[in-house]
Order: sequence, then structure tokens, then C-alpha cells
Amino acid sequence: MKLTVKLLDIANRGVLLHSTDARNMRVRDGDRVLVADEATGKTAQAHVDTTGSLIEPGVIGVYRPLNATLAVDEGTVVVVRSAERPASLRHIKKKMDGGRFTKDETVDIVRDIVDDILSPGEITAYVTASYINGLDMDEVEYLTRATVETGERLHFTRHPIVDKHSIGGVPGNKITLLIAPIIAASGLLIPKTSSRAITGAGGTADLMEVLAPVSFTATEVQQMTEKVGGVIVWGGATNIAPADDKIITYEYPLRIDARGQMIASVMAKKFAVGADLVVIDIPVGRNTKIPDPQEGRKLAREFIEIGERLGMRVECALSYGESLVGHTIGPNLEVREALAVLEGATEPSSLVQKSLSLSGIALEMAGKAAQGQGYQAAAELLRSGKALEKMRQIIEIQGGDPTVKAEDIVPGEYRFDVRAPQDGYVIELNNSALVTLARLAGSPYDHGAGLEIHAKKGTRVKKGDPIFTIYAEREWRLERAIEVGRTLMPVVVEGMVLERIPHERWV
Ligand SMILES: O=P(O)(O)OC[C@H]1O[C@H](OP(=O)(O)O)[C@H](O)[C@@H]1O
Ligand SMILES: O=c1cc[nH]c(=O)[nH]1
Repeated sequence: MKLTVKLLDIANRGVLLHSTDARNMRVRDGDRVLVADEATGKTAQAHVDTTGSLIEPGVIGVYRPLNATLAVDEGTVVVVRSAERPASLRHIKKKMDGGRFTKDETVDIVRDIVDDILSPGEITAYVTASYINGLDMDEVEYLTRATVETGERLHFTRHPIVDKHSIGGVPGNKITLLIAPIIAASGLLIPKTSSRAITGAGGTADLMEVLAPVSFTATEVQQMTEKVGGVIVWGGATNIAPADDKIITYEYPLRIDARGQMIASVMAKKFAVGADLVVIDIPVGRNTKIPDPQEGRKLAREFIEIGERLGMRVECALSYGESLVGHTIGPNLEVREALAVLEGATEPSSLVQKSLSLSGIALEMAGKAAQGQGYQAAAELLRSGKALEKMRQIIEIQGGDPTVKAEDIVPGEYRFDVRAPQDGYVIELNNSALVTLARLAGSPYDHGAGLEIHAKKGTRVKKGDPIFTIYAEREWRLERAIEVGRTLMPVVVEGMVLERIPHERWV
């Protein structure tokens, strides 16, 4: 059918048809059409929305991303016809039924995700099918390679390129803000790209954004890394492994991290930046992604195997994930805590030790420290202030204020202290419930939102002592967090039935 173009500023790969035209073409909402500009021969596939009022029959509303491909002007007459569903939908259905993806099927799916051919619902179906039925090592390798090949890669002349990645799953995991500057301060190159929150209340990209912009092109990432030794940027803005960030967008609401998807997601980003040496942090423990250490060891071997297949040397660290790293959850609170350590604070020991241990492994792998001396070498880079100086250079080159101090970074103005209802010992801090409260308080979008824990596991508390404080930038969010907190009660004080088991509220 020939329709006249009206350009619409809508940010998804779609078109708007008048319901009369749609009916005549036998297409419905959510179906696909092929739009062709006969003058230029350009064609593009798009999802259909229909309307009875926003446009007239004979007109087609072309959304901005589609016009990025079509490049038609307002008023152009284009040919529109119904398009069949992409093959990748059949592959997703196959996984739902327990089948295995072939290499080509994996490429189809990843390409259709990157090119916005698959709708949000269809990508969620892909993530869910992979989450339920899993991926074997070949499927993970295909997925890793396809995720790399559909994006840009960095090519450094200097080697080795070092990188680290946490699979996440433990709240407060702000260690990259320490590890990246320590590694760079040692003279090694670390082009660190991070994702935003997946299952937590603040991904490293969300944290770093407090200090400096995190959206850069692949070329800029390479140039900045070559200049100062390292960066901490948001992978989703770089076109490095573009499928990764799109898939993570649909894992976030469900708070899932499909296992095989996770391995491929992490290893694709490491491979795409040209990493030679990679340290993977695998938090294990209740309420993490890997509750069982045995499962953690298996996952570690799989990371190492995929590294072998792609030519990267990988070492993994199973880390304590039973309770949060440090004492804070949420962007400003976490950045304040990490910056304080760079400035010389020796607490919280969980944050310092985990950061130095992982940095130490990287330094030993790169030959910057003898076996077993990595921790000490990292500690010296921290103690000497070299890591702080390097972090200032990273902040500056990314366009932030290099003179920022920890005390400058403050949490939201609304706060509520959750107090111990009775004397006793804190015997549990439920990670998942803490994340739920932090998200309810507004984290990571409201940088000032989050939690500060005053009494970690094993701490003796008296009736009335504050156990943790909830911060928010908006009063109604604080109220909501308090309300839900009353039922979720993420802290158990010995001898008190504080841990009700409500039906979990997902946010
Ligand atoms: O939200 P959850 O699932 O905890 O994990 C996601 C976080 O873990 C990784 O951190 P890093 O890049 O190694 O610092 C990712 O990049 C992301 O920031
Ligand atoms: O970057 C990450 C971290 C955890 N899980 C992912 O899928 N990607």
C-alpha cells in the first residue's frame, strides 16, 4: 500500500498506521511491516502501532529510529506491506522448548536485538527462555562472539590489557572505583566498561556517574585509556557489545541474570576491549546470584574456559556475598565510601580487603607483583596516594571535577533510622531485602537514595540503636521504603522474630 510519511519523534523502531489502512493490509498492533522508499531503494522493518485519531488514512507515522535507516522526508510516499516474523523468533521458541541454539541462530537473535527488530517483549522472552533452560558452553561461546561482532572493538598496541568484572549480585559492590585506579596507577591499562544495575541498586556505571560522565564512544574509551591508563565508563553508551546493554535492560525489571547470558555478557565486554588478562569476581552466598560455592567454582571454570576459547587469560575469585560490601548501598553513599578509602580511610575492611585482593590478583597476572605479593603491591599503591591521584586523572579526563572530596558527596535529605527493637546480636542482613528497600528509596536513579548499614552481622545492639538508615531525595519514596521495610525487615536481631516471610514485593 502507498502511504505518505509523517515523521514522529518516538524512540522505538516503529510506525503508526491508521486502523483502516492496517485492516486493509491485514496487520495488527505488534505485527511487522516492511517500509520501502522506491526512490532510494531503502527498506526497513518496523513494529506497527495503530490509531484511529492521530493520523489520517493514507498517512504513515514513521518513528525516529526507523527513519535513521530509511532517511525519508516528511511527505514522501512509501510502499508498505506486511512482513513475516523474523527467524529469530523461531529460535527463541526453540529454546523455550529446551532446544539448543546453533551458531547462526545465535547470530540472528543478537543481530535482531541490536537492530531493534525484536520488540521488548520478544527480548524478554529470549532472556526468560535462556534463564529457564540455560545455555551450554558452545551456546555461550556463540553468544559471546556474536555479542562482540555486532559492535565495535578496541585495539591497543600496548599490552597487556588488564580488565576485571564482577558478576554482581552483592549489594554495595563499589570495588571497581578502587580497583580501576589501583591497576592504572601500577602502569597497566584498564579500559573498564561497566553496566548499570542488573539485580542490584546501583551498577558501577550508576556509581561512576556521580563523579563524571560515563557515556563515551569506543574511540574515546581507547584514547582516554591510552592517556591516563584507565577509565570507568558505561558499556551501554559505547557501541561495544551493544546487545549486552539492551538485554540487561530487560533483565533489570525481573531482577534476573540468566547464567549463560551472564557469562557471555561479561566475556564479550572483556574481549571487545581487547583484554589479555581478566579477573572475575564471583560473589557467593545466600541472596546472591550464586548461593552455593560449588556452583561458584563451576561458574569460575566456565569463565576460564570461555576465556581460553577467546584467547584471554582469566582468573576468578569467589568472594563473600553473604552481606553487602562496605556499609553503603546507593550511588552517592557508595561513591562517598569508596572515595574516602582512596583518600586514606582504612575502613570498611570488607571493601578495602576485597578491592586489594582482586587488584592483587591482576597485578600478579600482569607480572607487576610476584606471586603472593599482589595484595601488598596494591595496598602500597593505595596507601601512597597513587591510586587517588590516578582516580582524579580518570575523573578529569571523563569530564568530572578532579578536586571532589568524599565529604562533598552527600545522600538525600530525607532519612529514617531503623532501630533495634531489643538488645541482641545482628544475625542476618538480607541482601535481597536491602536492595528492595534501596530501589524503593529511589536508587540508582536518585543518586542520593540508598541505605547506610550501622550494624553488620555479629554486631551487638541495644534496644533503640540504629541498625541502618534509609536515605531518599523524595519524601514519598522514603515513606514507601519505610512501609515496605516494616514487612521485609532485612535485619534479624537474635531472639526477635523480625524476619517475617511476606510474599516478596518486586520493584
Ligand atoms: O546489579 P548487579 O546484578 O549486582 O551487577 C551488576 C554490576 O556488576 C558489574 O560491576 P563491575 O563492572 O564489575 O564493576 C556490572 O558492570 C554491574 O555494574
Ligand atoms: O556485566 C554484567 C554483570 C553481570 N551480569 C551480566 O550479564 N553482565
